[in-house]
Amino acid sequence: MPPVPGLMQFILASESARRVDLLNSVGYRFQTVKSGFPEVDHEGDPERTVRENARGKAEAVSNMYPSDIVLGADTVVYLPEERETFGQAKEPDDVRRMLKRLQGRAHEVHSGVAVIRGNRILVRHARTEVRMRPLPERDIEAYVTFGEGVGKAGGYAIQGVAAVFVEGIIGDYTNVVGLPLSLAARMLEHVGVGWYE
Ligand SMILES: Cc1cn([C@H]2C[C@H](O)[C@@H](COP(=O)(O)OP(=O)(O)OP(=O)(O)O)O2)c(=O)[nH]c1=O
Repeated sequence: MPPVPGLMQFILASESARRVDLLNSVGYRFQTVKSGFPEVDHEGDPERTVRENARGKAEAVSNMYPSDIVLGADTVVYLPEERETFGQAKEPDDVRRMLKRLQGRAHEVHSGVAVIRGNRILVRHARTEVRMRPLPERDIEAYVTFGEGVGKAGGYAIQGVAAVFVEGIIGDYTNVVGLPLSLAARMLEHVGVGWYE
């Protein structure tokens, strides 16, 4: 359903099923609008990357619906030793390549969140460390065939089958899935949107 003109609403500037599910799971009422924002990658600076992308997505939708409240988000996976950022896996080959790099070590997941209401723009960032167990070739191939990793940052979904690859995390789990809920809720509260309404 498109946003209704004349009535102030909360809009998620995303069609990501993960972000929709997370916000729904705690009771937010919102519409979704695809931003069409072309994502940037500042090599070696995941925080800057996700902040800028979250803001760009939110601004693009806010320009279409200036009287509504808009939230945008962006998630990347980062290997600090190599200063290497992994965006979404576009095809099975990306999933294979990314998992080979991530297995047997720890990496970081960074999400940016931007909230816009009129002239107010809030932009914040969350980081979670994820430790993946060593993965034999056959596990990686089985996961590639399973198909879940395409469309996910870093080529895996912690909320899916890839849970069996993750030994532990430090930080907010929902950040890894695509939207740090605790952070987003505090930001939304600042602009008058509550999860309980
Ligand atoms: C690491 C990880 C990422 N992801 C997902 C969340 C995000 O949807 C995706 C990262 O891509 P993004 O570019 O952040 O978002 P998107 O293109 O899916 O959606 P939009 O730009 O419309 O908001 O990876 C998981 O679902 N599970 C995981 O464990």
